[in-house]
Amino acid sequence: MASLTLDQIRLAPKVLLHDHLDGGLRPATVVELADECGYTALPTTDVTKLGGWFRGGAHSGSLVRYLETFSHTVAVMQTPEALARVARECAEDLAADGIVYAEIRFAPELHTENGLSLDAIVEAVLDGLRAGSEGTGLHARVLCTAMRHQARSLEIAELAVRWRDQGVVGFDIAGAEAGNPPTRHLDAFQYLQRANGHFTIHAGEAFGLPSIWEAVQWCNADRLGHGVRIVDDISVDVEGQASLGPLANYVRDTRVPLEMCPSSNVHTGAARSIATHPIGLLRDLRFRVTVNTDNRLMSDVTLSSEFATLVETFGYGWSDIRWFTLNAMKSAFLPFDQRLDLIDDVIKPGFDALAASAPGA
Ligand SMILES: O=c1[nH]cnc2c1ncn2[C@@H]1O[C@H](CO)[C@@H](O)[C@H]1O
Ligand SMILES: [Zn+2]
Repeated sequence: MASLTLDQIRLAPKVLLHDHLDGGLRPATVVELADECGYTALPTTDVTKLGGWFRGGAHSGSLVRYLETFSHTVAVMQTPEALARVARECAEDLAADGIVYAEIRFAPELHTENGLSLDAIVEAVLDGLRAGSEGTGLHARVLCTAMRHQARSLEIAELAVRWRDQGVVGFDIAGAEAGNPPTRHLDAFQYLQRANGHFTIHAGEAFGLPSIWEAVQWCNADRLGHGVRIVDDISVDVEGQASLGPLANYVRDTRVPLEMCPSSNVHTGAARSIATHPIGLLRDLRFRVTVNTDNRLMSDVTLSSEFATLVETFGYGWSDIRWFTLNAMKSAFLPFDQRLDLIDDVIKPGFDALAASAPGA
């Protein structure tokens, strides 16, 4: 049977849990915003070349180098107008890609260079997402990220709770993983648990099992950002029989969602290639795997292109994409009744119609 095309995949009602606002700008917007705010340090103001520059810098095989490219996007996101524009365009782009539910994350503490308050920053982003989603099928929510090498996580967790009824559904920590274990931010995670909040932790991307273990067993993360290194606790014998260590069993048994971002992992060196990416094994072993973009600008992906890459590499069909999508919707930080409504009213009927009209694998 012919495999699914990018255009077909774009029509599917998809769910995105892991996407950085400052990693998803349109190259033309970076150039225009830089011009407006007088930022002169862009490597080039040629839009095509700039897109290429972000990709080149990002595909370095090192998370630290990958993260360096964010200094330019963050530099042009320092006013309410710029934040709202980037958020509006983000929502427009995700809606055009057929996404029906998205959690967009960003680190408010990175947008205070001109003296904006954390609350003003969140407000601008929520306004922009609302404007961009209007009239589309997209439901967009926000995760507030704290930078793991900084010391503002408790403050950012409090910010997330303050805005939770207005579009912020959770909290995250991101940034360079090595040397900044999740337990550095235990006070923030414990505060969130007392406040009945949700959070995910970037763990097991550039660093191994200890980071995942801390995130799950010390911090009680609801989900794991990436989590790819969980494969270090799985061995596969010559017959292809997998055996799981205690942490891998725990993560699978308790259905801890893994926010996997295959292309990003190849670009940061967390995986050697898509073909050898642990997502294939983890999907076969029925971990709660979800598929995500991470940074659409730096990795030059959309959620649809990411699925198309997986279709091409692993031979996936509609039933697999539907499975990943249901995993993601079940794992969202949206209230249960709203998740159920999207599953029953949008996702399942959408996939049923596609499978009937455009059968594939
Ligand atoms: O894959 C990743 N791993 C860790 N940190 C990341 C990744 N992608 C982006 N950020 C970091 O998260 C911040 C807020 O969005 C970005 O500025 C970037 O530094
Ligand atoms: Zn990320």
